[in-house]
Amino acid sequence: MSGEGDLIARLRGLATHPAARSLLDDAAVLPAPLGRDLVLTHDMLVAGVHFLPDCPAGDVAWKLLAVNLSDLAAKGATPIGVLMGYGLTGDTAWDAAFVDGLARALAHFDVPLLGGDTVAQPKGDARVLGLTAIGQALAGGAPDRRGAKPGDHLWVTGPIGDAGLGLRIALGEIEGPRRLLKAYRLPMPRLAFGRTIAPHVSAMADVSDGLLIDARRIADASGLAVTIDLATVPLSDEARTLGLAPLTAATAGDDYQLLFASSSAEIERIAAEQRVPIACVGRFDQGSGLTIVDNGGPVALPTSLGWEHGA
Ligand SMILES: Nc1ncnc2c1ncn2[C@@H]1O[C@H](COP(=O)(O)OP(=O)(O)OP(=O)(O)O)[C@@H](O)[C@H]1O
Ligand SMILES: Cc1ncc(C[n+]2csc(CCOP(=O)(O)O)c2C)c(N)n1
Ligand SMILES: [Mg+2]
Ligand SMILES: [Mg+2]
Ligand SMILES: [Mg+2]
Repeated sequence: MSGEGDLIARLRGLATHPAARSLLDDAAVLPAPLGRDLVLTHDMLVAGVHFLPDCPAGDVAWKLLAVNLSDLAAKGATPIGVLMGYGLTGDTAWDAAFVDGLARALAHFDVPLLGGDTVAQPKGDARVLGLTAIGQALAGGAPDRRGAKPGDHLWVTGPIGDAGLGLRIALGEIEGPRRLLKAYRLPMPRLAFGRTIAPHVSAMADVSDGLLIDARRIADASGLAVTIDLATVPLSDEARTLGLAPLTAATAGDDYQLLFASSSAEIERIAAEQRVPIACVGRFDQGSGLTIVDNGGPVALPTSLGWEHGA
């Protein structure tokens, strides 16, 4: 395998959905879901920014799909197809391993590859990948980041902070259990939980950049203030053993957990039924901005609330 044609030939083996037209046409053609909103999202991964250059290609493929499906999960949507943007660097073994990993990831989430684009990258450039995910919302529509109401609780699925530790393990900065490295490399989008709670939330987002920054985005979008108690941030046992500070966990990002505002009693019932760990980490009130406390006591805001590209 070397050039664009070879890569597309390999991808053709994955793109068996009729809408993909065997990757022989200019575009994919998909029947619109009857009476349901479409949910569309696009996230990119860049070597050295989102994953380390020594990350197995198959894991990068998983992450590319998973981070996009996580945005669909946050909208309570069911994936119906994806389009991929692929940068060729000339490393054909990497490309082959990526396609194998992508095949496994697509099969796992039962989502069809519908199309995409393949380009050569200039020699020496960091690898860049993109993926568009298309989903189908529930009949009641998709939750918005703008819908939180005063008095709503802020909930998050857990754990938070494992991926940040996984990155430090991948960088060789610390030693730790393989599960943490996997949390960083192989995030698991909470599709089933997102779908079930969507009718019971007033606002929802996934945690990609960090619990604090993503919570503040919900508050800003809703025109409200949010207060988060660091003592309630759900840390894994492994993270506690490694002495992870809640503030570090809440600003690390890469969690791909769901963060939502709700006043419904259904939330805890659904979480227990699906065995999804959730924690009530704060609440929304009239006003603006983010306040953090620790066991109710005041805490100064850190200079960075999470990941912001180019900041
Ligand atoms: N280059 C762009 N062109 C058009 N819209 C964009 C662009 N970049 C971001 N957006 C839009 O801005 C909004 C916020 O994007 P953002 O990437 O922060 O959300 P996200 O994908 O949930 O987070 P993350 O990228 O950290 O996973 C989304 O509506 C997104 O579609
Ligand atoms: C090698 C390496 N260094 C740092 C990080 C941390 N990081 C990068 S982008 C991002 C936010 C999510 O991305 P986006 O906002 O683009 O969706 C985070 C938390 C990483 N994952 N890998
Ligand atoms: Mg994005
Ligand atoms: Mg998101
Ligand atoms: Mg981001």
